[in-house]
Amino acid sequence: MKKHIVLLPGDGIGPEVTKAAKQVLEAIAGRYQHTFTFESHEIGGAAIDQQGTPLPEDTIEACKKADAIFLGAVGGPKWDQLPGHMRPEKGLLGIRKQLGLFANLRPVQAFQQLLHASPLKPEVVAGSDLLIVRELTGGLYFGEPRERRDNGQSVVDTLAYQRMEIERIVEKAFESARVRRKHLTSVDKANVLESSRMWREIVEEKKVDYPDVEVEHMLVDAAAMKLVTNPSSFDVLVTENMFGDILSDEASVLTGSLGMLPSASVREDGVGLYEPVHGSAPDIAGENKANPLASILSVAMMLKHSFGMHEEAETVEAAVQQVLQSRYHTQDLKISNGVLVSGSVLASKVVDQISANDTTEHIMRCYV
Ligand SMILES: NC(=O)C1=CN([C@@H]2O[C@H](COP(=O)(O)OP(=O)(O)OC[C@H]3O[C@@H](n4cnc5c(N)ncnc54)[C@H](O)[C@@H]3O)[C@@H](O)[C@H]2O)C=CC1
Ligand SMILES: CC(C)CC(=O)C(=O)O
Ligand SMILES: [Mg+2]
Repeated sequence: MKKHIVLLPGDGIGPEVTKAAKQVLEAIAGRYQHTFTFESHEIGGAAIDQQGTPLPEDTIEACKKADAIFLGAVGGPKWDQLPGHMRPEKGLLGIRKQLGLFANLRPVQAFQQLLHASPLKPEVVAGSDLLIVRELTGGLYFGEPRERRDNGQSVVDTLAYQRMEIERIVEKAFESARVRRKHLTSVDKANVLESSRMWREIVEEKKVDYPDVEVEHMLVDAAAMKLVTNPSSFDVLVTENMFGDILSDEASVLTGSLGMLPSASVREDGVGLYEPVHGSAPDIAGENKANPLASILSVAMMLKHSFGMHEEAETVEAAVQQVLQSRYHTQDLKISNGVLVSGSVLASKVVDQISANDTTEHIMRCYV
């Protein structure tokens, strides 16, 4: 199969983890005789520095033509003093909006090999396997007006949703629950926010179409608590943009590190932008310390969701498991008797594993 992939490395550790993602895609192409072509474009701070805008036209055009997009991360202290509309994060929000990527799928799985890497008790973490379905192109991050007023004495942000925006993300979550453990938790703040009350109404309306899925509503503050006390009680969570952003970083604690969480930002037709959940990590950027596994697992999501390559995706996931089994890890993961390696070495271990399996299978085929 031929696929064209646009890479948006971005800022901070973005280029390091994007390199790892590309190496894994190349290893998969080699093993399965696919042809993956790549094209890199600027976004975020790197684009501001080179082209004076966080989201240049050539980046948007290339993304529109791609079969899939991979994004590293954007932002960093270098650009913190810029006005809101010029910040690197606007590039990421802008590309999600321009491409209509309204659903952000964030699976959170506690790997058996990392149960002791979490600061939580292993018995709490064990068995955690949940999916956060986050609305991605509406809500507080996009609402207008947003501005300082009264000579800086007051300020406004807006949380606004169209009915259709809530309906489509809720449907996506029901569909996801249907192919998982058939349990959906809708997370809101309906005791305070009108937008949450409408959200709840829509979930109630939609559940009639999914009688096989059990639905519960939970206030976001209680959900935040339950995520770290009883995570295995969750299957699929669906929530608005900002709540999903915050809850997913919190949920990463279950996996041992924010550097373990992948994500897919998709729309109805399968086009997707794949991105680790973490940011540009300026505190470790350029030191080859970044954990590449969130990005590598995002590649697995790309193979599955955008290309329908299920076996290839499983090969990537199995390679990650095998590398963790061998106790290789980056500095963010606390593993006793582990083998501490750099980000690039960890990525090469995954690539070796994908290629080694290739050799083994090839040898077996020759004997057959
Ligand atoms: N998707 C994106 O591009 C995102 C961008 N950001 C931006 O990133 C910048 C930094 O934000 P922070 O709040 O520091 O969040 P962050 O996610 O970049 O980092 C939080 C902490 O997690 C660690 N960490 C993150 N990814 C890691 C990895 N792969 N391996 C090892 N450790 C990792 C960092 O070292 C840091 O201690 C800001 O400009 C922010 O706006 C933040 C979140 C998402
Ligand atoms: C620009 C931010 C909304 C990025 C972020 O924190 C995220 O998508 O998780
Ligand atoms: Mg975030």
